[in-house]
Amino acid sequence: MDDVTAILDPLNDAQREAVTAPAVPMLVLAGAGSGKTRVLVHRIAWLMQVEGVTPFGIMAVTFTNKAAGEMRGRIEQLIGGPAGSMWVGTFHGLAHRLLRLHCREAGLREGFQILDAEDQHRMIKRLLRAMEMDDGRWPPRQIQWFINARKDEGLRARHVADNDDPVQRQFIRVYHAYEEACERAGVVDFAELLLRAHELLRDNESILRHYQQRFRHVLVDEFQDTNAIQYAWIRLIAGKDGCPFIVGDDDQSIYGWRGAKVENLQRFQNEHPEHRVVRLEQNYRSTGTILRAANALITHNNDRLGKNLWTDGEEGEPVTLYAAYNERDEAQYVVESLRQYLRDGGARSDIAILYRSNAQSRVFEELLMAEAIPYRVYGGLRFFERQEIKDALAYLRLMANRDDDPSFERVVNVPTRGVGQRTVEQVRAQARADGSSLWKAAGELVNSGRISARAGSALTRFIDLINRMAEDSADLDLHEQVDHVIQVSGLYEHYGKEKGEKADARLENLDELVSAAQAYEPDPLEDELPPLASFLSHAALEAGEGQSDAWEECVQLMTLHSAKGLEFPLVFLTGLEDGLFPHQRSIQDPDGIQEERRLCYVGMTRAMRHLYLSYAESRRLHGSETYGVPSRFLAEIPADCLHEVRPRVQVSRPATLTGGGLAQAPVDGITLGSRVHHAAFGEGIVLNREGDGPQARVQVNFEGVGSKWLVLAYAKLESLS
Ligand SMILES: Nc1ncnc2c1ncn2[C@@H]1O[C@H](COP(=O)(O)OP(=O)(O)OP(=O)(O)O)[C@@H](O)[C@H]1O
Ligand SMILES: [Mg+2]
Repeated sequence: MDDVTAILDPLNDAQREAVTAPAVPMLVLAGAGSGKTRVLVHRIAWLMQVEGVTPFGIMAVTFTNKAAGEMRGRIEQLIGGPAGSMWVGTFHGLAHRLLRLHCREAGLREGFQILDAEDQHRMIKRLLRAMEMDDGRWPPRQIQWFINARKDEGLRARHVADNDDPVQRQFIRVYHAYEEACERAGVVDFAELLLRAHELLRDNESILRHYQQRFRHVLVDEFQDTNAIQYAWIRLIAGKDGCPFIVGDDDQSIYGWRGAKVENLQRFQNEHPEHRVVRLEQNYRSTGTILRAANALITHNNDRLGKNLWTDGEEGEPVTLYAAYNERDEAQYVVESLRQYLRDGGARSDIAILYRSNAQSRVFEELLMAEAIPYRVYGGLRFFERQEIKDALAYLRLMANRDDDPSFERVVNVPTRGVGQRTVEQVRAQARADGSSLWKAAGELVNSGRISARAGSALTRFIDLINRMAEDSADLDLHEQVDHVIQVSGLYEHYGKEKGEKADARLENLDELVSAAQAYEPDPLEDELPPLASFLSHAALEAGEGQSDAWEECVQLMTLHSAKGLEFPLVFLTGLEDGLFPHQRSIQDPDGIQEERRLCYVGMTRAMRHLYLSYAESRRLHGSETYGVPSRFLAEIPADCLHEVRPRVQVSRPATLTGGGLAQAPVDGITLGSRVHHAAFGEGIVLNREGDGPQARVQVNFEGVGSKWLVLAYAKLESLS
């Protein structure tokens, strides 16, 4: 019974109860860090080793590909062998697999490609142009949001009730046109993956029966963030007598803005009257102080299912609160503190810097780069979403499926080859007239001789290029194929012509794409797909998650949303200012504030040993400067959990200093908080300024040598801000 010991020993009583439960619908409802994900993994091992379920009969759904990878790894460790044919993945990943396996029944062509958010946006813009709708009046983003939200609710254009609202009517009209365009191009957006997989199961009795019989065990992590279509999907696969094993935490529901329905937790209980609930109350992740701070914060929300979370771990140190002068000072403080942690022997991968919105990462990145501390931006700098990568992928996609209109549009004139806007417009018109793809329309136009000779030959060159590349690379290995396309398409040369660091980075990225292709191992369950098609799907599905190699040795930067489910010994939760966090959009709306508070709770509970909170009195973001008020959430954390660190030098806000030295300051660009360079001392931040004219003195905190007073006239400071 060794196996059983290995599975049950590392669990507490409540966890054991859940892991060994008989086959009834199960809900594990518990707070952060209480071992929900651990229970799910051990439950799978239990099913296999004790109940004799084969991996073939198990489906586990998690929130990110990274989490899915980790889960598979942990299961294999526990059972001491490969998890083989088990389906472990994200909703999107699993839906995609279903559609690949049954593309005919799903009404898709074999080589269908995935449309990411940016492609989708471009496509909607093009449709608006074709429909002669002004995109100032009909913002494409809003329409995109409308379409995705309907799909998340399970509604196609024809299902959306026509109503009297003229705006809605137009949106619905675009939705119709968009569906047709996707159909024609053989592309599927993210929301469509789920919707179509749901329809596939719903409308194909035999397929549904097959999967219901196969997956007697469906397990879902982070259930509080499922949306309507995901819920329906689970319900279908689990069937009437299935016993889904669901884990979640209502306090961590943070995707309401994307259609997630925390009510699904309640609904699950109502729809499975015979269900059992297990609550886990012991937190194993965080110190007593961190937990107390997070618990206090979340009690400010209403309508909670209610949980009591405790730890018998140590109290730990207080949560540090740093009031930064501005965003640079904040970043500097964070980097200094993490350097101290590293000097004390900590590992880089222990550290996470969390923020509310992606744009905040830049300042941290700059400082980390300057200090040569390796870091990774998770979910922000999406590798597969970068311009040059998407260009290369568009060539590859077009080679795999000539009807892929978004890819055609993207690269028909990149690099420039004399296919002007007018020509593209003619191709579009032809495609509209024939109801065909752009590729076919281009061929048609060239043959018909209805375009100018110059445009005709430019188009012909493009068509020949794609055909030739497809032919020449047909027998190459995947990475050689990718390399071939990057070179022959002219992309490499094209980006090489750009100047400076950016160009270098783009070329590096293109090289990296070749490496990614070389390292790519197709999912063993999808090996019937040609390697290129499989790689392209992988690229589209992974895009949201950034690069994962060399992950281990890096400081990790990510938004609060992507930190869900993860844990780190040292966490910096930054940018705690009203308007930034809670986000401006939510401030007027009580539900919005509650969701932001849950997000803050998620952030705080990522920390195992050390938690730093920070805000900046002034912040330059998106190109404008704002003066922030400390986030209201800070006041909700008991003072005795906090250790407040004031800025190193007390400074008043520049707004109050007009008339003093600062009024003239912009002349030399040296203002409080700005970043400067000194020939001998290196870079630093201006903390103070006295006087004006030749006598003006400034106090600068240099990264290397600390704080110094300098006479401006002699110091020859160079402003870097
Ligand atoms: N019984 C236990 N004994 C020791 N450590 C445990 C136990 N249960 C869980 N842990 C550890 O506690 C930490 C949190 O566990 P886990 O990530 O499974 O929690 P969770 O409830 O899924 O958290 P979240 O809500 O953030 O997703 C992990 O490091 C895990 O290994
Ligand atoms: Mg978890």
